Amino acid sequence: MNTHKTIFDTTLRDGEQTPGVSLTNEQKLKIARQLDKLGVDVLEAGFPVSSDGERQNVRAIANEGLSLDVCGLARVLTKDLDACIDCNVDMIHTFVSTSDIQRIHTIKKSREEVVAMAVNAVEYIKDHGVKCMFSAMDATRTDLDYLIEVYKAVEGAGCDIINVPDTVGIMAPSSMYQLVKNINNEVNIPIDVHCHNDFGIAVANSLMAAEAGASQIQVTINGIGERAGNANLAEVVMCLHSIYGAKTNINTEYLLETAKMVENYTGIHMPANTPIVGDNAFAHESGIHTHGVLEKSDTFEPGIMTPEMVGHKRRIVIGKHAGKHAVKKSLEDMGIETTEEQLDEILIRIKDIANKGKRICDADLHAVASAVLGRNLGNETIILKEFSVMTGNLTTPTAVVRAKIGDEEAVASNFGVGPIDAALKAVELMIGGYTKVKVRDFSLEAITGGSDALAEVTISVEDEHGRVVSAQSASADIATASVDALITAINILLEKKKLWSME
Ligand SMILES: CC(=O)SCCNC(=O)CCNC(=O)[C@H](O)C(C)(C)COP(=O)(O)OP(=O)(O)OC[C@H]1O[C@@H](n2cnc3c(N)ncnc32)[C@H](O)[C@@H]1OP(=O)(O)O
Ligand SMILES: CC(C)C(=O)C(=O)O
Ligand SMILES: [Mg+2]
Repeated sequence: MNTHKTIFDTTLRDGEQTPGVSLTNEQKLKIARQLDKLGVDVLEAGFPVSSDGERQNVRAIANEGLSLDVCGLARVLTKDLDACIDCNVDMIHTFVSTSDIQRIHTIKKSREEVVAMAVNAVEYIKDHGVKCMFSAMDATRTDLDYLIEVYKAVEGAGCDIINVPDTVGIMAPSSMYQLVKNINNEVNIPIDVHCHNDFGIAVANSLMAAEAGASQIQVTINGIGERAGNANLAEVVMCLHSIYGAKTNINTEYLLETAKMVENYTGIHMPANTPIVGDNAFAHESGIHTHGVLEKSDTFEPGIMTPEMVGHKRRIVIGKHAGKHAVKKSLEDMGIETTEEQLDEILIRIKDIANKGKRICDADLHAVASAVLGRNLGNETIILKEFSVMTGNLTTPTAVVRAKIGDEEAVASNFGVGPIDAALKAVELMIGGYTKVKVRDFSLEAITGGSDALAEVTISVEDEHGRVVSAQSASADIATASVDALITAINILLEKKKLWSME
C-alpha cells in the first residue's frame, strides 16, 4: 500500500460521544489547534443542531483559520444541514441509517424514502457550495445491493466522498476488505471508513479498508468514542507509516503530546500498555530485554517505530525482572560506581523489595546502593525545614514551605486547586531560582484502610532537558508524603545534574 491516505479526525464529535465526556468550548478549541498542528486533514468539530453550545463550538472552530478542513455532522434533515451551514464549515457529513434493523426500528422509513432523503440532503449541501460526505449508517449490516444503490444515488447527486461506517463494530477484517473492494468497483468517488472498536479490531478493519482502496480513514485520539470507541489515530497512522510504507500528513512527533492533552481534558485514562503513546510503550524492565536495548534498541523494539518518531521517550525501569546490566547503567547515571560483588548484592536487595510487591523508583535504588556501599552517596541539597497547608470550603488552598538549599535559607508560598497542588507548587516556586523542574507524574495510593490510612505517593520530576527521576514516600498525611517525595526526587535529580555537568 505505497500510497497517501488522508486522516479524518472525529475526536470532537464521535470521541465526545464517549459516555460521560463533555468538553468545554475552550478545550475543544485547544484540541482543534493541536490537531491542526498534528497535521490532520479534516476535523469533525461537532453536531451543530444538537445544542446552542455545540453550534457555538463548531462555529468558533470553523472561524479559527486552521489549515485543516472543518466538518459538521448532520442528519438528512434540513434543520441539521442549516445548522452546519450557519457554522460556516468547510464540509458537511450527512448520514442516514441504511440497514434494515436501524431503518425499521429507528427512522421508520422505507428503503425508497431513505434514498430520497439522502439524495435531497446531498443536493441541498452542494447547492450551498459546501463539500459533502455521505454516510450510510450501519453500512456493514446493510444488504449489499441496496447499499450500493444508495451510494450510487448520492454520487449522482454530487456527493464528494462516501463513508462506510462499521457502526456497531461487527466486521471481520477480511470482510471489511471485501466490502470496500466491492463498493470501490461500483462507485467512482473517494471512500472513507469509520470503524468502531466493539471487538477490539477497529484499527485492523480500518487498515483492511485502506488496503482495499479507501483513501480516507476516520479516527479519534486515544480511540475514544461511542461504547468501546473508534479506531485510534496514533495506531492507524503508525501502522500506515511503519508497517505499510504508506504516507499521511500527520506530524507523528506530536502524537504523544496530543494523546496527553485529550486524556487530560476527557478524563479517559490510557492504560500504561497502550500502543505508541502509553507510558510503557517504550519501557523495558526485564533483564534480557534491557541488556539488549542498552546495546542496541532495535533488539527488543520494532525499530521501524522509535520513541523519537512519536514524541515519546525510552525508559529503563528497575524492578523484580531487572538484570545487572540495567542496574549498573542506572547507578552509573547517578554517578555511582560499584564492584561486581556490590552490584550483585544491590540486585538481590532490589529484587527482595520488588518481591514484596513494591514499585522500585530511583530513590529506592539510591538508598539501596548507599546501604550496600556503606556510605551516604551524595548530599541532600534541599533540606526541608517546615511546611504548612491551609485548606477549607471557603479558603483557597495555600501552602508555605521553608527549606535549606545549600547554605541558604529559602521560603515560598503558593496556592492551588487543592492542598497537594498548593504544596507542590510552593516547593516548585521555592527552588525555581535554583533549578527548573516540573512534576511529570503523580500517583497517590492508600496502602492501608480507614481514614488514618497510610498514603503512598510516587512522583517523577523532569528537568529542562527532559531527564526524569522518580521517588516515593509514605505517610498518614498525604501532603507530607507528597512534599517529601518531591524533595527526594529533586535532590536525586540535582545530584545527577552535577554529574551531567561534569561530562
Ligand atoms: C452513529 C452516530 O454516532 S450518529 C450521531 C449520534 N450523536 C448524537 O446523537 C449526539 C447528539 N444528539 C442529540 O443531541 C439529539 O439526539 C438530537 C438533537 C440530534 C435529536 O434529539 P431529539 O429530537 O430529542 O431526538 P432523539 O435523540 O430522542 O431521537 C433521534 C431522532 O432522530 C431521528 N434520526 C436519527 N437519525 C436520523 C437521520 N440520519 N436522519 C433523520 N432522522 C434521524 C430518529 O428517527 C429520531 O426521530 P423522532 O424524534 O422523529 O423519532
Ligand atoms: C455518524 C456515523 C458515521 C457514525 O458515527 C457511525 O455510524 O458510527
Ligand atoms: Mg460512530
